[in-house]
Amino acid sequence: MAGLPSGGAAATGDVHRAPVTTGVIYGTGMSAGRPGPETGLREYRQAMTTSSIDLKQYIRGIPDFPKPGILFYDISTLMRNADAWQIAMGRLTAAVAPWSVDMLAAIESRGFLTAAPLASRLGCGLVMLRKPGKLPGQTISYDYDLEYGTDSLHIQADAIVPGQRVVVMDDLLATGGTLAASIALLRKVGAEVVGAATLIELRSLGGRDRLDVPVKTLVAYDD
Ligand SMILES: O=P(O)(O)OC[C@H]1O[C@H](OP(=O)(O)OP(=O)(O)O)[C@H](O)[C@@H]1O
Ligand SMILES: Nc1ncnc2[nH]cnc12
Repeated sequence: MAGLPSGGAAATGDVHRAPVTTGVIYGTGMSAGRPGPETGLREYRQAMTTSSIDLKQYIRGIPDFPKPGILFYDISTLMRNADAWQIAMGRLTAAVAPWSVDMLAAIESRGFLTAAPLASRLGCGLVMLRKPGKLPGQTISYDYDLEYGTDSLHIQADAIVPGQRVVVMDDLLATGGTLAASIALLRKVGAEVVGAATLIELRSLGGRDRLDVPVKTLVAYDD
């Protein structure tokens, strides 16, 4: 399928979507109701992606997880709300679409959640960047330093056709170490990395300064 404009989605995927019962968005900025006889699906999608709602209200901050002193930004609460998640994916699609992407690269594990719906909306391919021992067949790896110790990301050796335009995706940009390693790995297999995109950015950690590609994020926290 050809690339869809911002927020577009394959009709079959939406038509069979389970009805939303949480309804948090209604009365908080959404102007359209459920798709039905009086609101067409196209208008509904349009309203969802142009909505001015603040996605922060759906992201939960959990103190001291996974260790003391860390404020964990939990996207589970955003994903649980079908409308809020739809809006988030619509906005991310609009941000990434201008890069004319051949392939999205999804970072394990929460990056899978943002990249898969986007690849479907953009009509582009999807490849996984995984922790060691997860991908079958020949893989290429890249080792990188963590605060304590090292980690490694792998990609299937034949995942990228050299020169393909690739955008790397995750849920959150913190120090930028994971995205920097992902970009290095993608270049190792011949990708032209044209950008990186995440839902959340923790600005105070300066992660985007470590990256030598354009970065788009939807929601930023300064603390
Ligand atoms: O910018 P950085 O400092 O590198 O941090 C961001 C990374 O940390 C989190 O992943 P985590 O390692 O918690 O794995 P998960 O996605 O499997 O939960 C997050 O999903 C990013 O991948
Ligand atoms: N504060 C944070 N919340 C959620 N995921 C993270 N990954 C790295 N830092 C994080």
